[in-house]
Amino acid sequence: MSAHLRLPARITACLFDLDGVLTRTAEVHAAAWKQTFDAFLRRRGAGELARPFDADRDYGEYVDGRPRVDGVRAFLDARGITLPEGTPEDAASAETVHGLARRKNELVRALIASDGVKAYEGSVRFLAAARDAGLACALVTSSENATAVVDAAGLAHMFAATVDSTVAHTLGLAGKPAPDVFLEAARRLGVEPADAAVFEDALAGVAAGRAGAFGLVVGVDRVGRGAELRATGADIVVDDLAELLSER
Ligand SMILES: O=P(O)(O)OC[C@H]1O[C@@H](O)[C@H](O)[C@@H](O)[C@@H]1O
Repeated sequence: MSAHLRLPARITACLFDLDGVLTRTAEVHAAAWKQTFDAFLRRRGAGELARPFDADRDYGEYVDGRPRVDGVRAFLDARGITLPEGTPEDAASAETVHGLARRKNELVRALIASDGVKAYEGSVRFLAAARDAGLACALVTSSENATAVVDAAGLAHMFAATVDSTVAHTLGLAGKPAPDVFLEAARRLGVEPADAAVFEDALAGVAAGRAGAFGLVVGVDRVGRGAELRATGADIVVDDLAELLSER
């Protein structure tokens, strides 16, 4: 029995975010951000100054979906903290934007190495059905660890194009919530944005899909953020991509 895709007829391409949409790695990122920011905040003071990073609200609002250093800046800004930028060569112990970003990345890599990566079964089925139906599929992620994550999840062969943070840096593309990375993926697939569907669990990613005028923006709600995903511009919200499949 093949699966039928419940998508508008004009959609010929699917642009997938990675962490939280295809793989169970949003929670890995959230845990690494929390460990990094909480240690940093404790070093700076007590009381309100050291209020811990909220792995649900702060993660969703400031860091989820954005390139790593953009996430550091957005969260610090929300707490009224300014740090020197530093450089990408900074040590993980440096009290700079890049130092915090490096610390967080070391934690993410350690967690991925120790725990591995699991894909969402419904997402894997949807991806396979989309490819079987002849839709072009691309991976569009703010992560620099995307190659390692899709390899570990066994999904690397599924995509006709990949636009990750490394590609974005090379091309000088703005990160999500700007639409640039999704537009580049559509260009690489040879489709118009109006003919492509964006699949995103992050508010910044949904905003990027809306800003790019894509044909469909699907919010993927893993943590009870459906109303916010809708308010940010998702056309529809699903708990799992398998909801967009019907057997025939
Ligand atoms: O630190 P990385 O692997 O380059 O990823 C950057 C960001 O990538 C996004 O996909 C995640 O939602 C964020 O949590 C993460 O911080």
